Amino acid sequence: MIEVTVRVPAKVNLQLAVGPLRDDGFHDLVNVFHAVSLFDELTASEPAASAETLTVRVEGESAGSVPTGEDNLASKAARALAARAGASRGADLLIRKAIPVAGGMAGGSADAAAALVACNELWGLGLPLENLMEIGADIGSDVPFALLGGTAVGRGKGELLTPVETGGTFHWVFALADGGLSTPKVYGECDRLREAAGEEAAWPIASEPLMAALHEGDAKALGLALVNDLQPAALALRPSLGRTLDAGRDAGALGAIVSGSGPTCAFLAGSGTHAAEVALALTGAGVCRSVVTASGPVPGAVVAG
Ligand SMILES: C[C@](O)(CO)[C@H](O)COP(=O)(O)OP(=O)(O)OC[C@H]1O[C@@H](n2ccc(N)nc2=O)[C@H](O)[C@@H]1O
Ligand SMILES: Nc1ncnc2c1ncn2[C@@H]1O[C@H](COP(=O)(O)OP(=O)(O)OP(=O)(O)O)[C@@H](O)[C@H]1O
Repeated sequence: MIEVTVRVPAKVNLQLAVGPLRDDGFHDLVNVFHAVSLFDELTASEPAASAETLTVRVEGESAGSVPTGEDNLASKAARALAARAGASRGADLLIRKAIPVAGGMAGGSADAAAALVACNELWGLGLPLENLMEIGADIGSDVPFALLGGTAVGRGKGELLTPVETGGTFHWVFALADGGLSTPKVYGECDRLREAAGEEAAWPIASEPLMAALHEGDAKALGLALVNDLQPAALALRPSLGRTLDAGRDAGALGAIVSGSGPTCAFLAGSGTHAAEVALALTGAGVCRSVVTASGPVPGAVVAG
């Protein structure tokens, strides 16, 4: 095998219930992940330099804000995989980025998942998905889901996944913002806001109306059930997102929510045509950097060639 290309989706969180802060610095969650058709692509090739070197190149509009050294999550994942295989292996990784960087759509985690799948194949390791998910969980809480895809409930820090059957395809519009939001800062702001309000974090539980809407493929009910406990924190750190959410609601979206830690905003539509209409209205409102439409659920990281 000389090179392997993997396609990996972005995610949106349909329910993000943030529970108490744990001793390890993570929060216990109920995290309903949904993979959408906005993809990064990663190609892993046999290294042009020595057999043990790992290099990263990034292409795409926002490539400049992605690290290419050892901090790159794809590089971290490839090194963790090599360590697990007990071998010192190299690869040249080329990432074509379409998922917004630090956008709350798990772009870095997606690339880590793609690197695990690509290098597992390139190096002929043959590790099963469960092993890749275990390695991925140490790289980032969202990595196991990027491997699994579809729709799934994540518990623990988001890595303990149970797949959810959905009764149809959902149509989405995403408003991409200028600049990103730091995930640890948004969780920290969530804790700060709760403390200031004298609120104790409740143990997170999955929303029954949300689960019923997913099973039935009922977009209207799903729109009403979307919930993100990080949204007040993201809005406190980036107040302009309030206008973006309002513009989507005014455009007739069935639901409007900050995606994960933000600043991307996600809007649910009733059909592909409705999504195009909401996208057009959002673009006209001038409340974001750009607008993309996508649908979900889609599979997780898969070899594309
Ligand atoms: C916001 C979400 O994207 C929703 O899916 C995830 O919870 C974050 O996942 P991620 O970007 O893969 O985050 P990680 O790299 O695992 O963690 C980054 C930081 O976010 C905070 N963090 C993350 C996950 C979690 N369950 N509780 C947390 O408090 C911690 O401060 C952690 O140090
Ligand atoms: N391959 C990568 N792609 C994007 N960012 C990366 C990558 N590797 C490392 N990073 C770093 O990680 C930070 C967070 O990136 P990422 O795009 O994963 O955020 P996010 O989408 O908000 O994550 P999440 O939704 O999982 O909280 C970036 O600011 C960047 O410095």
